Amino acid sequence: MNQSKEQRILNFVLQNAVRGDPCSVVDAIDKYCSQKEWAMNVGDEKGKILDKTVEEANPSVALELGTYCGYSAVRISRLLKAGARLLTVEFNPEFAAVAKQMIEFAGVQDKVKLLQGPSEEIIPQLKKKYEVDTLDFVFLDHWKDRYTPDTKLLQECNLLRKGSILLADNVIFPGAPDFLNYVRKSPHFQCTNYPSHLEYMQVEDAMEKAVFLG
Ligand SMILES: Cn1cnc(CNC(=O)c2cc(-c3ccc(F)cc3)cc(O)c2O)c1
Ligand SMILES: [Mg+2]
Repeated sequence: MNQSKEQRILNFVLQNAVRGDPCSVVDAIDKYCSQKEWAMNVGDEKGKILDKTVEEANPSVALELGTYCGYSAVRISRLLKAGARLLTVEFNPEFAAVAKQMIEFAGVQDKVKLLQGPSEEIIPQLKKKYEVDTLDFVFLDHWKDRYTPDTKLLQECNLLRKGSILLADNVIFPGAPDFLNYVRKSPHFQCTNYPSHLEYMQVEDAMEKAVFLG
């Protein structure tokens, strides 16, 4: 049974990165996906915007929607303070299996909890089943048509507090027009756009930061 692209990415990391070194894992994925096979990791250019936003948020509890191979889970968790944690949600079981190994190889498994399932099912469980009070930071990088319903769900479940920071990938390409509309029109969010490029390509993309105002 031949390997998936995601398994090839993982194998490249296992062969070329340093176990327990998150930066070497991030660099190896970027090297493979820019030189060998494109993949939908947030990448290094948008990854630097992600880094800055995580540092600004300095979260105790962070949520990621859309784990994929674990690139941004490793990227985010390497910046977390002692005792802080990242919950990351992936719908696709094959992707989740690769991400689990990626996270363990990077040595960040104690900071990251990988939840496999649909975001609309997992979000309402965060308080009771995963002992979340409120979320300090949320990275949206899953199905683009889920950004808006899941943002509304986070609000309905009282998972956001004054100052919670949402950061959304791909608001230009593939695009999340309804999400941009929703957060920019809402009196509950203060929005900032960060122009960038699609990972490993020269195609225009952007990230949107939306700070919850309460
Ligand atoms: C299958 N699946 C599991 N999770 C997801 C959610 N992510 C995306 O859909 C996604 C897609 C693209 C992209 C795809 C095709 C193309 F031509 C250009 C860009 C880029 C991204 O950064 C993404 O996050 C999709
Ligand atoms: Mg993306």
